[in-house]
Amino acid sequence: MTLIQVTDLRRTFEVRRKEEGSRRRHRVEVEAVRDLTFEIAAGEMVGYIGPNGAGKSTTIKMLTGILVPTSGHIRVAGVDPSRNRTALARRIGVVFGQRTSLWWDLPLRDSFDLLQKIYRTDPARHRANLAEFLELLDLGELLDTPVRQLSLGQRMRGDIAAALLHDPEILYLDEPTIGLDVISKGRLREFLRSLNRERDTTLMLTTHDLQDIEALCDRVIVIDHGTQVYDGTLAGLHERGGSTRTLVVDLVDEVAPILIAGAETRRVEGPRQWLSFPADASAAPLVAALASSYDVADLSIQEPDIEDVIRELYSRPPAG
Ligand SMILES: Nc1ncnc2c1ncn2[C@@H]1O[C@H](COP(=O)(O)OP(=O)(O)OP(=O)(O)O)[C@@H](O)[C@H]1O
Repeated sequence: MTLIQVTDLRRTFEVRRKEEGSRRRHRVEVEAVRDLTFEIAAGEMVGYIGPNGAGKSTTIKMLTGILVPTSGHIRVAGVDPSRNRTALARRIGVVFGQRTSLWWDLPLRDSFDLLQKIYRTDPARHRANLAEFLELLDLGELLDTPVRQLSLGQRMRGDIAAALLHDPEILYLDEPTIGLDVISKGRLREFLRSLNRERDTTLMLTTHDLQDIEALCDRVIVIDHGTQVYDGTLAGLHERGGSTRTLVVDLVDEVAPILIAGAETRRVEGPRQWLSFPADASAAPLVAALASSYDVADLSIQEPDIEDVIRELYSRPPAG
């Protein structure tokens, strides 16, 4: 069942820019989103990625009804978001990593109570959801803490619970793991996976962290300069872009550039060497081959970042 349907979506902004060599300003039209068409089915987990300024936030704002499209059509859960924002609000949850929707000076508990009143969630349903999310997100001990005293990770967990208390079918997440440590990121991803599995909640997620996508999304939509440039699996994106991961190897001694099958030595600095290998290949056989032929003191893997993957996508002719 299609839950989100976007057809020929376009949004422009008028901005005033300085003319070159003069102090005068003139109006120019920025096309933040153009000719965007996609569908998302109920229960999907979709990564919506692209470089800074690509049009991701503008799309999410139109999907949630905050912004009105310049042209094109949107249907979310059968509703036109900008015309029927209140009806839609009950069916979606939104989390912005950089902002909180909780009341800053109030204890977490009061924010949750207020949300029950705002959304008019059935009290029994609210209590059951709250008990479940407090447990799963480990928030029980923090209920009486004012939001401003929470750590970033705690606040994010609070925001996610807040976005879910009214049982939305769709959850939009904008950079949910930004600034979190590795353990908090892992826990959050596990929670989102279980939410999707247990409640069939549809997730649409914007992120600069490819590991979020790897852990959560079967499908990625890439947008750049307002248009969609890719829609498919993450593996397919890596393949199309030819992106690589990097094995950073610290050897016990300085030696000539490492030679092993399946990787290419790109850089040597004293005992440290950088080897690149295809992003969709496993690092395990490389690590085993290295350990059997070299004295390795330490190693780590660097993931490609989204900007690199997208840059690669452009530098190659489209497949098929
Ligand atoms: N209210 C606005 N007024 C004028 N221009 C805007 C407005 N909102 C967005 N834009 C412009 O539209 C384009 C897309 O911006 P948008 O915020 O949607 O990108 P984004 O992909 O979310 O970027 P980021 O990853 O940096 O958050 C940019 O050129 C931006 O400057």
